[in-house]
Amino acid sequence: MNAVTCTSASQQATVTLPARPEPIVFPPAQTALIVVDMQNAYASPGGYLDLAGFDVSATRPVIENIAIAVQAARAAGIQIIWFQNGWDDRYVEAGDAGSPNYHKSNALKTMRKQPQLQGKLLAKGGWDYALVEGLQPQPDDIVLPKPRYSGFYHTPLDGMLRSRGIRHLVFTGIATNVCVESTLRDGFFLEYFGIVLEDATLQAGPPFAQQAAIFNIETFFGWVSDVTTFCATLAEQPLKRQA
Ligand SMILES: NC(=O)N/C=C\C(=O)O
Repeated sequence: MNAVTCTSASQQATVTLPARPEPIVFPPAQTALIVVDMQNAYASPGGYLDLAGFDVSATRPVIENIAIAVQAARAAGIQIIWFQNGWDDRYVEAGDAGSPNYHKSNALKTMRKQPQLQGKLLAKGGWDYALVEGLQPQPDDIVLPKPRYSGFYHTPLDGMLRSRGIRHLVFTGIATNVCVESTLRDGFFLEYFGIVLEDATLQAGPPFAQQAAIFNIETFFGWVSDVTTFCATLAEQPLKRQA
């Protein structure tokens, strides 16, 4: 099967990542690993998703796999970008009743049902908003807050990527079917090549939500690989010069 190659005028060192539906070639120096919303809200018992009734019992291996992927990516010169989803503690940034976010955000809905949680869920500065223990950014990483599901919406992500010549985005994080898929889809429309490491992601909702998101990405929007393959590719392949 032919690997997908994004060519550019400049010479770039590349690797070939085995992936579905076909291998994909990318230059580590012009690639970002994006860690989506690995906050207590999404990955810890007592966080927003848990309080809203979602099952968060399977997050531990995802946290561990992300840590492995981040370490391998950093060693290969891949830019690490961390997202944190949320708003100010008065939820002005979340939007009022004129915003669909006000009506659809399960965090906001949970707080309306349980007013004692007001100011706690996804509020900047709080425990729920913080990244989980074990996943902490390093000084050269980029940390971006985002106010909606897509990491491209109302953030400087696109400009930061373009100014660094980055066209390939490797996705990890929670939730596959919400913020990961939203960001990867928006990236597709902006001509970014999106790759998801499926065992470094987890859905919000039943297992079929993960399957559907992975199917959509593999079939329509990008490529799917896993952490072991990603690490082996970065470690084992000599960087090739691409004309
Ligand atoms: N990070 C996410 O995928 N978020 C999903 C749901 C939410 O933020 O309400």
